[in-house]
Amino acid sequence: MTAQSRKVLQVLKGETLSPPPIWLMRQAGRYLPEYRQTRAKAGSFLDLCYSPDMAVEVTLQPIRRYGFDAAILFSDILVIPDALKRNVRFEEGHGPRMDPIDVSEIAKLDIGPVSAHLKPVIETVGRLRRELPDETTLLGFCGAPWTVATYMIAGQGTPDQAPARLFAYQHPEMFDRLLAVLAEVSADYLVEQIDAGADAVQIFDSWAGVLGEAEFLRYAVKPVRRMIDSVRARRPDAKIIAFAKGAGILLKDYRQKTGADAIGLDWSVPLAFAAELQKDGPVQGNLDPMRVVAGGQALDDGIDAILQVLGNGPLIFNLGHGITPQADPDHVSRLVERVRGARR
Ligand SMILES: Cc1c2[nH]c(c1CCC(=O)O)Cc1[nH]c(c(CCC(=O)O)c1C)Cc1[nH]c(c(CCC(=O)O)c1C)Cc1[nH]c(c(C)c1CCC(=O)O)C2
Repeated sequence: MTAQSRKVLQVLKGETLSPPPIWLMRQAGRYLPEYRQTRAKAGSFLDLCYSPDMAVEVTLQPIRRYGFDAAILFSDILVIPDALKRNVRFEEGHGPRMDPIDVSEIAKLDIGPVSAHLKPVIETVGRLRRELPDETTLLGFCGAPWTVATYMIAGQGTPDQAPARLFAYQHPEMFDRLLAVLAEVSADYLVEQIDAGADAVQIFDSWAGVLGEAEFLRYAVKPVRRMIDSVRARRPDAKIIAFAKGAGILLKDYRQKTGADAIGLDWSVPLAFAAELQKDGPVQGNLDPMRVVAGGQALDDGIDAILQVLGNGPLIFNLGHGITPQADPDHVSRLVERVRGARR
């Protein structure tokens, strides 16, 4: 048995599988009691990300419980600003915090120590590939430059990333420069993940949906294209999923413009439009995470609609965004069984 049998990878190469392979964004997380148990032992959230023993354990937990077709490295997109010395911390009940960057600091960002700082994460990737079942695809990931920059500018999460949007209008050249730095270190980081054993990688642009049309091209598409070109210049066979959450109709040419193999779709993407996008290449998504919280008919109906419209083309079944802490683990079992056709 070899990588041939890794279903998520097969779909990324353009194959249609029935039933489609399935994994869930944030599949390792607080909705699982075993995660909460490991998390309680870890100290800070970043300690968990940088401890290969614990990071391997929490990555494997959802694979053991549900047999998902892909495991996603347990880490966070904000390890990149942490490696750039932005003093990242995760405060209980507040989400992520870091020192907000001002325009004069951008030229001084030092990318020198980034790779050494992220060594433990790369070690986790290597150990995961050795410990996972052969048929499980291993996904690495990082944040897209725009999304990571929004947190670096505001120093925290905000409802609509107004601070980063304003910064981009006031200092467009310096903002381009920040995105270029992030694209460079993130592409290097993805290459290291691939070399350590990641079968494919996903680029999370979770805040793409707050950008206007021109800004989407300049701040979301262009830096992601640059990253993908940089990865492929070194690893021509790299398989890449790009997820621009909330981008709506701007997803129309997103796959071609970025060069990604597949695109992730959030739950607001209409299925008829998703089917159009799927004619061009594999898609991943797009069940509303709230359907998993609700369970029952709401869950079944959402699953069936996706399978009916997208099931005859290259599809990786997923949620439209991360699973939330209040999701019932039994609802996730129901979801996996239904997608696999064991529960009709
Ligand atoms: C924007 C973003 C972040 N992190 C991530 C994104 C992009 C995807 C998305 O939009 O959700 C990506 C991410 N974060 C995490 C993973 C792990 C892998 C997986 O998907 O299972 C992944 C892929 C773990 C995590 N990252 C975080 C947790 C929860 C913290 C904890 O367990 O204490 C987990 C499991 C913390 C985090 N990290 C981030 C925020 C805003 C928060 C706080 C919100 C929250 O608490 O859910 C930044």
